[in-house]
Amino acid sequence: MPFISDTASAIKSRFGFHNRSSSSESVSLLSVRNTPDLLGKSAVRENPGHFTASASAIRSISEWDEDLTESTGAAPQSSQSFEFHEDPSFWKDHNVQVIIRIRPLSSSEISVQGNSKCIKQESCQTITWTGHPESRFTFDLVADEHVSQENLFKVAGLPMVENCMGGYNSCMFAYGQTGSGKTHTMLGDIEGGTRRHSVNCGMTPRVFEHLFTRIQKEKDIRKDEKLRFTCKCSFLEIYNEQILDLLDPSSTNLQIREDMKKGVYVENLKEMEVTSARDVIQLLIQGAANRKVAATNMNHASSRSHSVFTCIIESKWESQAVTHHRFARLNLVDLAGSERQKSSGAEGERLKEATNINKSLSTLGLVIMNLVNISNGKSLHVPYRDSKLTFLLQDSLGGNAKTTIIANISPSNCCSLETLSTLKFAQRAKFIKNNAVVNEDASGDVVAMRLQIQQLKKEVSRLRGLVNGRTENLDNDSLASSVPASPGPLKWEGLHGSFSPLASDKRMSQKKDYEVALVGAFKRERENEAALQALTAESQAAMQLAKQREDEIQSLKMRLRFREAGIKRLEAVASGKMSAEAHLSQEKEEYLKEIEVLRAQVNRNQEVTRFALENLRLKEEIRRHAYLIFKILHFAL
Ligand SMILES: Nc1ncnc2c1ncn2[C@@H]1O[C@H](COP(=O)(O)OP(=O)(O)OP(=O)(O)O)[C@@H](O)[C@H]1O
Repeated sequence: MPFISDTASAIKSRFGFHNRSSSSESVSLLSVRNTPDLLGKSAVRENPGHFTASASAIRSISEWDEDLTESTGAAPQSSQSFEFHEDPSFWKDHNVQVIIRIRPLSSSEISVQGNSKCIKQESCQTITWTGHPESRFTFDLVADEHVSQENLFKVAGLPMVENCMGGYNSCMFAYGQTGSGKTHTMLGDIEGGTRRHSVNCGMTPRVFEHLFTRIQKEKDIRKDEKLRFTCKCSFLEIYNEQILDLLDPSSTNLQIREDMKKGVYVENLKEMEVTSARDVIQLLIQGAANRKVAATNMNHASSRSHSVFTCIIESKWESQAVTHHRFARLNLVDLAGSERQKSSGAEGERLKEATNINKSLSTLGLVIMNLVNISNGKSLHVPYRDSKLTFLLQDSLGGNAKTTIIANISPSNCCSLETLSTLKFAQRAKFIKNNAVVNEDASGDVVAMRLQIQQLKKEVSRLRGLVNGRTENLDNDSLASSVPASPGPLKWEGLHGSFSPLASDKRMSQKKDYEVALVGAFKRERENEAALQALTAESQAAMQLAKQREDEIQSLKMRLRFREAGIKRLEAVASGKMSAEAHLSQEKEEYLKEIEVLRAQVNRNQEVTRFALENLRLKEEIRRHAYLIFKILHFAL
């Protein structure tokens, strides 16, 4: 894939790295070992790290094991492996999934603490922290160090793509101490481009490869509905509490805004339309090269920022003269690693970064804690706005999204306390209650709905006529045209067929039997069809009403946030941090926005409810009339 190697070498040369190989064997080794550069971590390559040889980012597990034997002379600690596969019905009843991923011991951990571990896995869902006091944790899934990138994708990534295709906002974020494997999980080795090229290619590239395959399949199957898709991606980082566009390095301090339609979004963030996994990988490479990375005591190539890769997937299709519009926001988040400042030995700029990272992670912890308390019936304020990270991810935390949290841990005794703290965080996160709804809008085309209602009215009056005493004039054609979807070419000679008194009794009774069977079959088919139509209409109306309720909730939430922001401003005015004029002008702006939100809601509600209900009523009437007709026909025989 020339574009990838071009970009790769561009990034490498930007950071001044060149392969110094002479033999063909070392060529392949070095080119592999340069891979972490693409994660934007190459700037610290020359710094000594705890992971021997910078290639650790791209090693397969067997390579890790070989390395352990090399560096310690000991055989790698054998550990029992547990099955790791998905529960296909999981997302039907859940909106939050928490997975623990244990990475292999690193050679530096082995050199400090040997093979001793602070955790013991008990099953594919339980893990015990073996410190004092021993604590047992249960999660949706625990992935041990043998779980490959491919396997993790199949279990966590595939269903997420399906959720997006179904119109659910979805979010996956990797949490864990610095060096625990978050970037490896979310991004991994992307030089190969897609999983076909590298076993260590991470979640994000695999997700997009699958997404575009699914989109193509869906388009092929639903050609008649003129199904179209658009996917737009953006890539940002939150560094020292400032939002920077990774696809536009000249951007500074971008602001988060809220909107009734878009939800929470970042103003002026570059959005790129993508049509293939290759496009996405190119953006990932471009963005990862701009990410802030530095050497710390814990990780020689530590991400110093939170990164959020977002894709808005929109689809449109037509069915029964109504245009349907579905969308889903997919957020893939690689958090900066939490670290204990004592063990990180950070100073200066690194210390400032660490303080900001820890502050936003502790706000994340507090948001989760309050959400858990709320789900236990307590009434609490959720401090989403206290950090850029939680403000941006508020839909994924307690809002309209299906969220997967991958908590990465190191098994080594050296990281015992950090591992315990991650396990505790993950356990709390399990109690978050999200309210994910399908983002679909079929009511936008009011004209088409009106047309459909007119047609339905005609149908109703024709059926009314048939029921009110005109059944004796029924002929094949009128039956075929009046009952929706009658099997046209089938000739039926039931009611008015000529029966010769001279025909044999046997033939007469046979014919009669066929007629009865045929009418019975007709009747059953029509009944099923009518029942199906009524159910479809009911579910459409229910979906519309649910969407309406969801919109109302969103607008209430937004108004609540406007109020919270107002209170904060008033506090700032009271403490002299803000002038009364500035407060009033912002207040006016927020009121105008609120009026806009309310106006949109009022307009939408009235029309949608009226049309949805009328549609439902008419369809029900058709069903009743169709049923009556067949009852009459049945008795006529
Ligand atoms: N499951 C795994 N298998 C093999 N190697 C791994 C695994 N997880 C992590 N590693 C390796 O461990 C090192 C640290 O991982 P990574 O950079 O992903 O950590 P991180 O959590 O993103 O750290 P930070 O928060 O400091 O950025 C990398 O060299 C990575 O390749």
